[in-house]
Amino acid sequence: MAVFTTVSPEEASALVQRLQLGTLVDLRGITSGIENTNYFVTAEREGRRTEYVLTLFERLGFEQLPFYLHLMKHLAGRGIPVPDPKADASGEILHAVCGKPAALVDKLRGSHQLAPSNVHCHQVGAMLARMHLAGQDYPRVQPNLRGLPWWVETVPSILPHLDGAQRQLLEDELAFQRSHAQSPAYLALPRGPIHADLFRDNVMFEGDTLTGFFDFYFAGVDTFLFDVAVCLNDWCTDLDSGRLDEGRAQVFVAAYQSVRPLTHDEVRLMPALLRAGALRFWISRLWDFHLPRDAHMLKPHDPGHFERILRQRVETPWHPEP
Ligand SMILES: Nc1ncnc2c1ncn2[C@@H]1O[C@H](COP(=O)(O)OP(=O)(O)OP(=O)(O)O)[C@@H](O)[C@H]1O
Ligand SMILES: N[C@@H](CCO)C(=O)O
Repeated sequence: MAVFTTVSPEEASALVQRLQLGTLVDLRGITSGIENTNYFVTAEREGRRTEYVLTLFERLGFEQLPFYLHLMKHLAGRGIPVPDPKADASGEILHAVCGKPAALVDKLRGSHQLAPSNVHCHQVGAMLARMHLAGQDYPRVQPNLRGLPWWVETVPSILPHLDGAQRQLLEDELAFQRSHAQSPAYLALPRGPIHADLFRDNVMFEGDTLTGFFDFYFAGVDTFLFDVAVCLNDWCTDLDSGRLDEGRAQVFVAAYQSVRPLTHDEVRLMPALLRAGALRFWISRLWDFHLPRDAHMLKPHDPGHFERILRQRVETPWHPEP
């Protein structure tokens, strides 16, 4: 489960009061998720109950968090359905709970769509593009902290845990991505703040209607195409084989392009970015699996899933139809 740090009702209550949200009526640990401690918090003010999500950041520090929290506020202010971080009387949205950095945000309505069809992929694609456009005037800058430099730093600690074929694939792909990252076409790709982890479990739907994106704590400034690729590798991928579902992928990209058309080079570089998106999550899953923080509390995601996806993307390059 993902409650690394136990928050007492007294501590939660003090935060709710400091943020002038009324009085605490319920506090429930959330057992899913693998990065942070999360609680559902219910507060009552003037007879009305409102639900929030309290997150205690277990890996990220006070230096990195303002980028994510202010990005959420920026996007929420521009009508993108993302949780709005709550401020105290001085306007501060980054708090401290149990000595850890913490945020309290709106709880989004709805639930995850874990078996998405075209209708869901269409909405995520269009909203992703709206989010990219809305983020373009966001003034803060922080790189994607799970980008190429992190892959280069992390791979040596993972290699001893792999068999020969896996080692070969990981080393070859890292070499390919390092060289690709130097190419003029890659360096000229459109960039801005991206979510970078927009999987099925980070999006909410009510019925078939998208109600929001959350979990911005891997966001960073990177290529928009990387965000599209991360989504295609999850929303439009057959979970058993790792194959891209071309029908859903076309729908996703067409919906994205109805809001923000891809450039010629974005279409051309799609295969390399799909590989980059698969590599990123293969590395992080291997890292969580072989070098866990606390083995008793975590159920790491299966790294083999992204190994399969990476092999598929190398063998079968995919470009969207014009
Ligand atoms: N703003 C929100 N609104 C509604 N539900 C939320 C919200 N934030 C988190 N949740 C719920 O909490 C669960 C765990 O949150 P999350 O996925 O962010 O975990 P995490 O450990 O922080 O990140 P990761 O997804 O990287 O493991 C989600 O699956 C969702 O059910
Ligand atoms: N979305 C990630 C986990 C959290 O970042 C994965 O599926 O590996």
